[in-house]
Amino acid sequence: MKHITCIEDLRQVHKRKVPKAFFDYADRGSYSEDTLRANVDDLQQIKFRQRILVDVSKRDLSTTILGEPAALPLILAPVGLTGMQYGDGEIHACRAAQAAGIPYTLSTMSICSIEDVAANVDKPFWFQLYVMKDRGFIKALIERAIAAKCSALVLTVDLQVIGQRHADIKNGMTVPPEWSLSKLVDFATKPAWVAGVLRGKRRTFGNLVGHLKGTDDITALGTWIATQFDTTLNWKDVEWIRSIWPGKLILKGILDVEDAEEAAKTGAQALVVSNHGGRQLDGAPSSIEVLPEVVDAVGSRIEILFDGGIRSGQDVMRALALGAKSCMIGRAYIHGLGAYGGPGVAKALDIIRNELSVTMGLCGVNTIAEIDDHVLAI
Ligand SMILES: Cc1cc2nc3c(=O)[nH]c(=O)nc-3n(C[C@H](O)[C@H](O)[C@H](O)COP(=O)(O)O)c2cc1C
Ligand SMILES: CCCCCCC(=O)C(=O)O
Repeated sequence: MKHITCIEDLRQVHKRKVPKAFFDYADRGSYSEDTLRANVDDLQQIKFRQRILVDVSKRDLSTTILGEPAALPLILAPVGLTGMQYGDGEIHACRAAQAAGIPYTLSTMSICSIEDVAANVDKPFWFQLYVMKDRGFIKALIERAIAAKCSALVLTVDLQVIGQRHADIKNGMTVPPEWSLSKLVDFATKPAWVAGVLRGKRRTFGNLVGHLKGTDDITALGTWIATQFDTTLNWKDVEWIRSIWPGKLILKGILDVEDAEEAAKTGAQALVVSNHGGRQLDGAPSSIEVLPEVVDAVGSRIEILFDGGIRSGQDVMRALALGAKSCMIGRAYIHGLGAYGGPGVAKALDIIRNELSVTMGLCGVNTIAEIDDHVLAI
């Protein structure tokens, strides 16, 4: 991997190695992809203030996330179907995160189940919850996360309905997957990927085994989600989840100050400023655009995490400078996983760690706690 120097390099290898339907599922966004592009572009437009002749020999990237020590201000975000990017992808990603000293979040829509991951990693991980119509199942899922000793519950609040991803429809991303000749040819040219996925523990949604409904007919992702996910979800349900989940609770998908105010009243320990990586409300502002106002409004009452568009350590520094306590990354690590499995995730984390360390040095700061808007040229 000597020739891999940035996340875009990992993305190019990911694109080459993984079937188009799964690469596009990871890489693309909803509708016109304006919000997806804005996430990346708005971050990149933020300029740093170069500072010179400061002793930066003792740079320390460690921090705390929800009160727990972390080696970096980073978290691996929940990503559905991770095990379709690379066989047992959830386990490989979780191990890489734990080796790097940061939290990993397992998606409800993962391929490996909560129990698969728990049995194959050393430390607790976070579990992300999607609320479906069958509340008995959701309660059981939360109980499984408790039994697996998950150390935080991330309740995603921005996907009651799914923003259409045109690429997924064109690629026949359905539940169960739709087969076509061109898909078979594409798979046939990726034998290493096929072998890896076949060696993996599962090829369906591991957490939903025994509960998959509405999959007798092939239905597009959006249609299937409409049959499963609960569109009635509201703040009262957050109270219900708070009452049955005894641990740390994080609300993911906040993009509005009024919603952030509500979130701060729920007893959740953190919220994630997020537009779901530009995969949901196309036309919504970029995450970085709304971060400062959310921090101003509720940052003293609830920990503010951030995601959307982070492709480098410079981007992490930008989000921290605007008030995020830590950042989640989605595609940046999924590109590493699709490219090289667990070592690819480790490589993505190395790249971001080194970029952040160098950026801190060139801005004249030694610790994460020192990063605020004085590092920006604004
Ligand atoms: C392929 C993919 C699948 C995702 N699946 C989930 C999911 O199951 N649950 C969730 O809360 N967020 C999901 N997300 C959103 C991420 O958790 C995160 O918010 C987003 O990726 C951040 O943007 P970034 O990819 O630009 O870093 C997914 C994102 C991607 C790219
Ligand atoms: C295949 C079902 C995907 C459910 C939603 C996962 C997600 O949050 C995303 O794709 O984004």
